[in-house]
Parts: sequence; structure tokens; C-alpha cells
Amino acid sequence: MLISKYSQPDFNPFGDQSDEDETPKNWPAPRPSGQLDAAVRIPGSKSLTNRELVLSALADGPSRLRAPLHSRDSNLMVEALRSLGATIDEVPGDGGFGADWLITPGELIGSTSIDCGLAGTVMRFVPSVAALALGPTSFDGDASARRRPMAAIINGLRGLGVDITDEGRGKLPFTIHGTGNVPGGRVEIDASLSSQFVSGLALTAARFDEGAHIVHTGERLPSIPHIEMTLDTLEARGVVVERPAEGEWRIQAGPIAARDIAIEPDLSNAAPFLAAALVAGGSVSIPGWPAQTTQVGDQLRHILPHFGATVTLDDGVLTVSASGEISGVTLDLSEAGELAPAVVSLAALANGPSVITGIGHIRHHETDRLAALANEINKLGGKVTELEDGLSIEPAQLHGGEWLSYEDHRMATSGAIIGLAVDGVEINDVQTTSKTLPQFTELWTAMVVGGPSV
Ligand SMILES: O=C(O)C1=C[C@@H](OP(=O)(O)O)[C@@H](O)[C@H](O)C1
Ligand SMILES: C=C(OP(=O)(O)O)C(=O)O
Repeated sequence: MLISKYSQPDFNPFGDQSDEDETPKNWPAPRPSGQLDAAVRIPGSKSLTNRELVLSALADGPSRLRAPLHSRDSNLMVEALRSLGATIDEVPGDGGFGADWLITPGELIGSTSIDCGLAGTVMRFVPSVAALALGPTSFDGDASARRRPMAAIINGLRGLGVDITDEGRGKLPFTIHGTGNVPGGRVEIDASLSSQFVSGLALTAARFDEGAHIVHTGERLPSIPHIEMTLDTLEARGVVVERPAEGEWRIQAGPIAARDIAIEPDLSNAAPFLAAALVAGGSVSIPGWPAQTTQVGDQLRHILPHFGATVTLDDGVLTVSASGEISGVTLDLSEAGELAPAVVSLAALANGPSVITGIGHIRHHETDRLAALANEINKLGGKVTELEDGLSIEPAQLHGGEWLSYEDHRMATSGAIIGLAVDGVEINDVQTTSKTLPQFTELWTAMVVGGPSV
């Protein structure tokens, strides 16, 4: 849903290109003709939707998810849980972004195969569900999913008593030989490459015979708010969670309560829209911003002022206002790596140097995001240097050109941010945004130049 002062109903985001072949077309990123003045309604959180789907499938009765995210990642999760025995029905929702989901847990049966696509939440959260099922479940995904680290889940589940066959690479594909129960207990894992390893074991642990005591052994732990989100969703369903020490979590065995839950808007997906106010000047508002949340996207309220924005939160509406001048920043994004692509795009348009650190692990996201951001910005004339755990960005005059997306939704949206300020930026494979925000081009175009609301 977009409320905009502008209206241009015939706008076609792909310009005059024909629809005849299926090769991804380049999408000319729209440039605003003046300052922005828009309000954008953002669909549901990927991280909350996929956690609540898993917990609902393991719960002690039927659950309802209101205004869940409908996107590639959440649809893959729905299909995975259905194929393991959950019943997931669509019921009319009033959220404006599609149906609600009614999830009725069923007996977990393996003897199936799971397509993880490129979804970290599916490849890391569903294996422990499959371990509770009776029968083998094979896991695979997109070609690029086979590059993403999985060893901590594979070895972690083995440590909890699960039999798994893999190709010895600690990656997809692999098969979980479920026996209908998981002994559980204490397990050490190295979660320095992804917080999802902790979440993936913790989400299901209440259904293990002895629960789980998860001990992180690595030096760094990225995306801690995402672990807190997992623990919060568990506690909200009556699961007893303890934090005996830093980097340790104990989840007691016990029932997972069924719930009726409204999913918050995806605050990380709000990042490029809010960043747009900094680039174009003017203001962008997001209605439905939660007063309290575990989503890391809430940190945008503190991050964007470093670039020069004014941020207000009034009555559930977050508004970012800015002059169009962007300051350089020095930021540690170890907690909020998911926001890095949008933040780096802003830094590439800033009038001073920036250094963004704490994000070495995002080399293992949908693509090596440090390399991809440096490549694409530098191709347009930027001065970005890769650091071991981040990027250093010098001010530079950028020019137009093709921006590759690397099958990464956040690379595509980052290119669109640059395209607000630079003529002739063309995003290759913008459709990859369907991973978490299938409405991206419509929402973006309506924000920038007006157009049909979604
Ligand atoms: O648990 C989650 O929902 C997520 C955790 C984070 O993963 P990493 O810890 O791998 O960064 C985040 O970047 C990802 O987008 C979603
Ligand atoms: C890292 C991300 O996704 P995934 O859940 O696939 O890890 C992301 O959305 O930025």
C-alpha cells in the first residue's frame, strides 16, 4: 500500500522492453524529480514470519498468523512444513498484503525432500524439524545456496543425537534420517558465520527429549538481535529459556503453545525506502512501526541520524526527513549485518569518507555482499575498498551503468538507492527482490515518481 502525492497509473517499471523472452531485463532505477513526500506500507517481517511458521507447526494446537509475509522465502517455508506434515491453510486477512495463515500441526513424517531456495531461514531452521520426523528428509536449494555454510547445523544436530548423511562439505545437499525423536542435551557449535545456526537449533529444542543447552564456541557472534528474536518468540509461546552465560542458551523441553499472532512489518525491508529520504531529500514515512520490537531494522532509528537524517516515531509512524546532503559515517554493523547493503549505498553517496565494520559474515549471505557491493559501486566510478570485516568508502562522483544483483534481493534494492541520485543506473534481475518483497518495484516506483499503489 502506498500513499503518495504523485500519481502516474500507466507507469511501467520495465519501460518499453518487450515481455517476450525470459532473460531477466534490466530495470531502469527511477530518479525523483524533486524531494520525496511519501508514506510506504511495508509487508510482514521475513524473520518473524518464518520463525512463527516453524513454531506453529510444532505447537500444541492450531495457530493463526495475521499479515504474514508472502514471498519466496516464506512460501518455501510453508511448503517445507507442509511436506513434513503440517496443514497450512490460507484464510482471508485484513492486512492488505494477502491471506493470513492458519497452521495446524500434524504428525511429522519424513520421506520427503525440501527445497530451501536461497533462504537461510529455511536451510537453517527446518533441518531440526525434519530430525523430529519419522523417515529421511533430503535438503537442497538453489545452486548458490550450496555455497552457504551449514556445518554448524549439521554437526550441531549430530551432537544432539541426529543421524545425517552429507557430502562432507558442511553444505547443502544433505539428508536428515529422522527417527521421530531427538535426544537433545548440551551441544557446542561455532556460530561465528551466522546467528541462524543458534536460532535453527533453539526454535525446535523444546521438542527434543532433554531440550538443548547450546554453547557458542567461536570468537565472534553476528546478528545477536536475531537470536534474541528467536528466544522472544519461544518465550511468547510458553517455552522456558535460560541464558546461563554469554554465548550460551538453555531451552527446556516442554510444549510450544499455539498462538494467534500479528506479524510486524519487515523493518529491514524498510531500510532502502527510508534511505531514499536521505538521498533525494524530503521525507518518507512507514506506518505500522512497532513501539517495541526484536527486529534489528529498528536500529535504523539510530543509524540514519549518523548520515544526517532526522528520525521521528509518532503514533506508530516512523518518519525520516533529510536535506539531500549525506554525511560519511563510521559504524560497526555486527548486530545489523542485514542492513549493511542499504547503509553502504548511502555511504557511497555521502560527501565524506565512511568505514563500515563488523560484517565479515555477510560474505556468506545470499552472495559475498562485501565483494558484490565493492564491485558494483566501483563499476559506477565509486571508491570502495574491501576490508577483512567490512568496507571503506571514499566519496566519488558516480555515473550510470548496469548494476548486477547476484540473486540477492538486498543487492537489487541497494542499486535502486544509488539510482535515485545517479542517472542511468539499470538493475539487472530486480525480480530477485521477490525473496522477501515481491512488491518492491511497485512500492519503489510509487514512492519515487508516483504510480499505482500495491
Ligand atoms: O534469523 C534470521 O531471521 C536472520 C538472521 C541474520 O542472519 P546472519 O546471522 O547469518 O547474518 C540475518 O542477516 C538474516 O537476514 C535473517
Ligand atoms: C541474509 C539474508 O537472508 P537469509 O535469511 O537468506 O540469510 C537477508 O535477507 O539479508
